Amino acid sequence: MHDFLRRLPKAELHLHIEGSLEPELMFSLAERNGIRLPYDSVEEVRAAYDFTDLQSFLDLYYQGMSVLRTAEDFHDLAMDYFRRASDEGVVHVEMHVDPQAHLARGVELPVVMEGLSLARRRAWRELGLSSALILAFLRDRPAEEAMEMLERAAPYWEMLDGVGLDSAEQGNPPEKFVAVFRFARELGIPRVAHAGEEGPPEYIRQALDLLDVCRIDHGVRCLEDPALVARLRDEQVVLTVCPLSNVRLRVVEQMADHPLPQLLEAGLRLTLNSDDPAYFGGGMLANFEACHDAFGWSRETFVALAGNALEAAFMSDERRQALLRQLAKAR
Ligand code: HPA
Ligand SMILES: [Zn+2]
Repeated sequence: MHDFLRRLPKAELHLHIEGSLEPELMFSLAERNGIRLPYDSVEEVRAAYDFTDLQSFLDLYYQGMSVLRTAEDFHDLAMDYFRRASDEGVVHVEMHVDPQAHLARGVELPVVMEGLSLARRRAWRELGLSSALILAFLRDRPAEEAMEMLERAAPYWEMLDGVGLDSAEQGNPPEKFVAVFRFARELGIPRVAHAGEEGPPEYIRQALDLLDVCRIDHGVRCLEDPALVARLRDEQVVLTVCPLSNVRLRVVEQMADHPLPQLLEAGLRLTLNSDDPAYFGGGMLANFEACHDAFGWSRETFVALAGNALEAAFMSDERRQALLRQLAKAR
């Protein structure tokens, strides 16, 4: 099964590129940039990744990204991830990036974009790995700041595959961001949003009704609202589920308690993703394997999930068809 899951052509629709920063690279970038980390070793960093909830993770996530200063740093961050992902049989990566978190530290948007663009081109050329870019708004910061950031991103609108909404969910409902999502829609940029990870089902409804998103990131709490589940099924809304993330952020106690089997049983259109692989104990392959170990899913189930991701991905139809053919052979 391990070899089968590795070979399966996997598209990752929910990844925060800053959350792919492994402690080893964190140390080498800190050294390159003359930044002092509050840790003495890679082991100490990993030991600190003992989270109680989303906020306890976000505190370390924002601290970790402080080592990213130059375009070269962002290039190295993304390339490091693309290489690991490619080794795991990932053929397409859609990455969220958090520019507001970088602007707040004095790292300007062109630095971030130049580094990521270079890495994306190189990954396509050297690894045959395609990618998409999702500009994320930090929901725990003012909506006006999100709007300002999207305006400042004007030179890059063309290269955006989507906008997203992430960071601390509780108390920061989608309705807070109606104006900036309307603006993105006017610009013709597709929209996704984190909803129903720690927040209530109502946030999932708001994301659909007020932000007009085409996918819900996480969405696992929809199960508390049967009418919402029926709607997600009827409209075949894609959920980007991140099982190991949910365990590490204590959305669920352990893999055996994860609601994935119920979500699947309800007929929802699911995909499997890693979220922040450097912080949550593994990438795409580890997430697929954790599902196999916990739920004993068949090959057919994994093929169906991988197919959902290819169908929902921001990629050209030509590439999609080629990857779907490759997937059909994996059966
Ligand atoms: O898992 C997450 N949830 C919300 N915001 C985030 N930003 C990075 N990772 C996450
Ligand atoms: Zn996420």
